[in-house]
Amino acid sequence: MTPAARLSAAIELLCAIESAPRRPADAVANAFFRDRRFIGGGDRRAISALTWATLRGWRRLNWHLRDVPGGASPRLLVAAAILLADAAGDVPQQGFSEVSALFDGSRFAPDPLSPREALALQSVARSTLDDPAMPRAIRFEIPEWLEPALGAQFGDAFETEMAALLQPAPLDLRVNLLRGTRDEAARALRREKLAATPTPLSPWGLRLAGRQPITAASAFKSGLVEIQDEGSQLIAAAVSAGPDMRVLDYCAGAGGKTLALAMCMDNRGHIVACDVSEARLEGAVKRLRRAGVHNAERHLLVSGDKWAKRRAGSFDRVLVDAPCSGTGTWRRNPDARRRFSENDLAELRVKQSEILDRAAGLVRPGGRLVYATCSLLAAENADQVRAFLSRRPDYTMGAVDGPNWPAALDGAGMVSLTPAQHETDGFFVCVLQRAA
Ligand SMILES: C[S@@+](CC[C@H](N)C(=O)[O-])C[C@H]1O[C@@H](n2cnc3c(N)ncnc32)[C@H](O)[C@@H]1O
Repeated sequence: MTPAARLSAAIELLCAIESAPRRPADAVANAFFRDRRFIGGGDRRAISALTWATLRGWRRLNWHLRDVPGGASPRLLVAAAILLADAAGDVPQQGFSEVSALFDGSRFAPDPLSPREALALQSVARSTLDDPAMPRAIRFEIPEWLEPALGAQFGDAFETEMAALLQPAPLDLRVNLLRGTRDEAARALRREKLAATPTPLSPWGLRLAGRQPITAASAFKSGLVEIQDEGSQLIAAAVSAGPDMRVLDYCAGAGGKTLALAMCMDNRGHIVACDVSEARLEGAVKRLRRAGVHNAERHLLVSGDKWAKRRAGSFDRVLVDAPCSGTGTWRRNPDARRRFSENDLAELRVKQSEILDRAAGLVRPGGRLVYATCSLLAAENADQVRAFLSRRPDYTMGAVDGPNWPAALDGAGMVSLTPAQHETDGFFVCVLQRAA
């Protein structure tokens, strides 16, 4: 595709994302590319990078274009994202004359800029994406209502933490030790010209430089590596699941952590992967097969189900990877910043405490309940844990440890991982120990 055709496709994709405001942008993008199989891998990555740069700078780009009558259109926003591209990002920055030349109206190119659009972009081209006159919530792309809570929580570290959350995330892989070692996986990737380096904290992690086509690699197809952020790998390590244990992954989704737990258990013992979403649990089937996991069964949780009652107090480890705001993954899902409301947070908090209470009954005396989120918000993390401990005197806070937990990380109580401090997505994890 020509650069103009890529630009045109990015504008089209942004329009599709905007017309489905409740749908995650990556789901819209997957459908968009599925319908356009003629778009090759390199073009697809360039189109996605441009669209994601626009989503990542959304509030700032709109701030720069605030005087455009009727508000900034997707084509202006995408053009502004190129003009103001960050040198460290994956979109090459271009000047006004280069960008306006792409809008030439030829076949597959966007229509020419109107005089008004050209004027707006010319003034943007003289700026930088961040501007000292921007209000803090715009500068850091966070909802206004959430800024006070985040400000109070992070204090002096607020700007560093929020700035790190604006950067594109690396692509991390977890090596599946059921299929081979980390060295073998790195070598297999290198043979396919994919450069990966060990992650600093997870013993199974490999980090890919830039955007590389991992799902086409044979190391991925054969189940030797799985895509998983290093922080998410550490949540699985915090469960300290061992061979021959009975382990429950209570909010298993499509099995990201189930796979890592099965590996920690050397494919022995028994894991039950539960969820309330049939579609998500179904998504685990292919992944479990690819990874060679055969100690896991899936169970769909439905209301009135006697399943949990029959298994009360029977699991050595129960992981609650709770449904949450996903604020810790805003590097990957910048569109989620706009969708997240106060009402969503209130509903999530109720759901999290209900899930914790249900899951707590499934842990055997002396066993462990591990509570985790990919949220940065105390309301979903420390506050939930404290409230739980006050409801359940048979539980105490344990240390986050285990054979795969990195010695470099203090696991003394509640552990928070952040992009600024750990170069992972934002995660929270806490071990709750049930009295014997
Ligand atoms: C953070 S996601 C889990 C991600 C998954 N553990 C992984 O590593 O890929 C949270 C999951 O909780 C599930 N969930 C929501 N409400 C639930 C409930 N009441 N009981 C169990 N799971 C629930 C959601 O369907 C979602 O799949």
